[in-house]
Amino acid sequence: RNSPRNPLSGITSKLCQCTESRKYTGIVEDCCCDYETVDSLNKEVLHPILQDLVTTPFFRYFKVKLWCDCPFWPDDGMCRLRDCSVCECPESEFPEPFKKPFHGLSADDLICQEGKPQATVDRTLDNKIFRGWIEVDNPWTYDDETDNAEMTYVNLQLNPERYTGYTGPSARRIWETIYTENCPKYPSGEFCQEKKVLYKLISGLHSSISVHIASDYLLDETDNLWGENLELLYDRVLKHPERVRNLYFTFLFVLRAVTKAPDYLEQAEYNTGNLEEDLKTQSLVRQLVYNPKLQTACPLPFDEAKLWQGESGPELKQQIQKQFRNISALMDCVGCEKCRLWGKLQILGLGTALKILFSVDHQNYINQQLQLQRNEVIALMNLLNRLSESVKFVHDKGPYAERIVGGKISSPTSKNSL
Ligand SMILES: Cc1cc2nc3c(=O)[nH]c(=O)nc-3n(C[C@H](O)[C@H](O)[C@H](O)COP(=O)(O)OP(=O)(O)OC[C@H]3O[C@@H](n4cnc5c(N)ncnc54)[C@H](O)[C@@H]3O)c2cc1C
Repeated sequence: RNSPRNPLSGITSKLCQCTESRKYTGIVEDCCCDYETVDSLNKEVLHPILQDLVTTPFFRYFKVKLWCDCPFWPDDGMCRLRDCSVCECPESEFPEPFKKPFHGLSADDLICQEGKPQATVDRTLDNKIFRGWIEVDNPWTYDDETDNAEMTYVNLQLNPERYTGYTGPSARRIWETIYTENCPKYPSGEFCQEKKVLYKLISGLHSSISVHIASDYLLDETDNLWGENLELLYDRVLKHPERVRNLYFTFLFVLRAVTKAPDYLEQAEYNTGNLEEDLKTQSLVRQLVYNPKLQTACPLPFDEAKLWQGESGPELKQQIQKQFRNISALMDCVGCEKCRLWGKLQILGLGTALKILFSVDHQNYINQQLQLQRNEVIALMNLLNRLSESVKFVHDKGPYAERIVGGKISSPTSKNSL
C-alpha cells in the first residue's frame, strides 16, 4: 500500500501521524482489506460520495410500512420521546415517478420476433443489465415488498437515526431474541463460516446503531441540547473490540455487494423528475461503483465465493435465509417508530446485499438477471452511508474516547462535553 503508485499514498501519509497508536490493524477478519486502508478509503472516497448521494431526491425517500404489527408478541412500545416518531411525507412532496406503477420492458420486447424484418440475429452481446425497476419480493426479508397497501414514503433527511429514548425491556427483548434465536454468537472456532457471517452482520449493524445513538445524543432534555456522548460510545462499542471489528466487517460486506453490481447500479434509472438532481445522482453512483482508488486499494472487500461450498450448502442457505427473515419480521416489534424505520431500512439494505452476493454467481450476474427494486437500492446505499458514518466516527473519536473514558482519566470539562 505504501508504494508510490498507490492512489492512496498521499492520503495515508497525511494520516500516518496516528498509525502508531492504532488499536485495529491488519486484515479485517474474513475480509480482504486492512483496517488502515478501510479508514483512509472511507475518509477520502466513500464517506464524501455517500454523504452527497443520500441527500439526492432519489435516495432520500424511502417506502416503508410503519405499522407496528409484531407477529411474535403484543406491542410493548416504550417510546417516551417526541424524537421517536417519524415525520411522514405529504403526498405532494415525494417524486412524481415514485407514485406511478412500474413499467419495465413491454411484453412485446420479450417474445420471439420471428418473421419480422428486425428478427435477424444481432450477435453483439447485450450490455444492458438494468431493465427498468421491477417489483419483486426480496427472499431475505419478511415484508412483502410488492404489497403497496399501508406503505408510506418517508423523507430520511428529516428523520435522522439518533438517540430516541427507546430503551429498557422492550429494546433488550428484540436484541435478545435476535441473538439467541436467530443468530447465536458462535463459540470460537466452532460454528460454520456462514453462521458466523450472519452473526457478524447483525452485530456490526447493532454497533452502528449504537454509534449513531452516541454521536447524536440528547444531552439535556430541558434545553433540548444534542451532542456526542463518548461515554456511551465507549461502554456499548469500544469496550468490546469484537463489536468494532464486526462493524468494519459489515461495512466491507455491504461495500462488496455495491461493487459487485456496478453496471446494474450505473444503468439504473434515477428518475425523480428533477433532471439536474437526477444527473448528479447518476454521476455520484458512477463515482462510487467505478472508483479507481477503491478498485486499486480494496478490489475485493469481501470474498463471498468461499461460502456455501460444502455439501450442505443449499440447505444451509435456506436455513440462514429463514433466520434472516425472522430477524426482519422482528423489526415490526420495535416499539419506537423512528427506530423501526431505520431498523427496517437497514435490514432491507442487508437483505439486498445478501441478495446481490448470493442469488447470482460470482461476477456472472449478466446471464442470471439480477433484479432489484428501487426501494432495495435506496436501502442499500443508505445502509452503506450509515456504516460509513459509524466507521468514521469510531476512527475519529475512538482513540480519544478510549483515553478519556476507558482510561478513567477525568476530563477537565463536564461529562456532557465528552
Ligand atoms: C432494530 C433496533 C433499532 C434501534 N434504533 C434505535 C435508535 O435509532 N435510537 C435509539 O436511541 N435507540 C434505538 N434502539 C435501541 C438501542 O439499540 C438499545 O437497545 C437501547 O439504547 C438500550 O441499550 P442497552 O445499553 O440496553 O444495550 P443494547 O444495545 O440494547 O444491547 C443489548 C445487549 O446486546 C449485546 N450487544 C450490544 N451491542 C452488541 C453488538 N454490537 N454485538 C453483539 N452484541 C451486542 C449486549 O449483551 C447488550 O447487553 C434500537 C433497537 C432496535 C432493536
